[in-house]
Amino acid sequence: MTGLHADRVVRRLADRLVVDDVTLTLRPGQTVGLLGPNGSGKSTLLKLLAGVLAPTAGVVTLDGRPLPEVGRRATARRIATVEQHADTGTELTVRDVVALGRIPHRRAWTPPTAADAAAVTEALARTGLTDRADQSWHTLSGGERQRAQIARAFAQQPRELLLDEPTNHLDIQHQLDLLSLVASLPVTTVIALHDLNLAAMYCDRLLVLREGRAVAEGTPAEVLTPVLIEQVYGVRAEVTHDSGHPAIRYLRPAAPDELQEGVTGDVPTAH
Ligand SMILES: Nc1ncnc2c1ncn2[C@@H]1O[C@H](COP(=O)(O)OP(=O)(O)OP(=O)(O)O)[C@@H](O)[C@H]1O
Repeated sequence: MTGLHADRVVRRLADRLVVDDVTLTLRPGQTVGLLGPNGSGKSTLLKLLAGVLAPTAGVVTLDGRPLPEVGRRATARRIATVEQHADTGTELTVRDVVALGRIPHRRAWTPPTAADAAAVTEALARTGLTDRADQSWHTLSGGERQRAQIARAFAQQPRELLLDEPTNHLDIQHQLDLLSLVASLPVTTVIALHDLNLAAMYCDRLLVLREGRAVAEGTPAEVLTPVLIEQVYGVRAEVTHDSGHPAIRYLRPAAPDELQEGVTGDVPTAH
């Protein structure tokens, strides 16, 4: 089997199954959204897919071979990750941070090649950071840091890209730009998202986790139903399909006094 595949993976942490028997097959070039409430296991599943964490049971394979057999360096040439709170401790420029993405491709103790430089230049351009290349990382805004981490991942020229809530900190224009860019890349992408509307707009398929278990998998139209949203998030919503993909409108929960009125049957009337 080509590409990245998780087969019945389990991750146990302190007597809890944080990821519980999840299977995920990624078709080349697809963008797969990982959804689920806080603590449902999205980040942990991404770490299992990246080989950063080892599954307690089950296996993650790359082109049919288990990740430990593939090896760290070969895995790093294929799979790029962008974490939720990526940071860098030293005094680096934006270009330096993006160039970190080239490390898996470089031979030890050799200077960067023309191909390394070209990949960094292209990654900066695609993420709109060319003008910031020589700025110190520490002086960037939260959203610019996020884009710089994404540029680092692009510079890695991966075939698989794993992103953990990459739109955090971004203004709406940059959220849309980033997801358009990710969806247009010829790479297989798994992206943990909280925004169901953005997931519906940009993902080919969705996997929904609840308490570590996969509770739904399919196209956005198949997965994002009012029933699923209520079951998984405890939120009532209306879903329309006028724009070619599901559009979700959340319904306000009843305020405590409205609930009280509901209980007593004392429904207010319009005058
Ligand atoms: N090292 C750890 N030790 C114990 N529990 C952990 C550890 N790491 C994660 N967990 C727990 O595992 C569960 C899943 O965490 P995870 O970060 O994968 O969820 P998530 O779906 O990405 O959440 P969020 O949307 O809030 O980012 C959480 O309840 C978390 O507290």
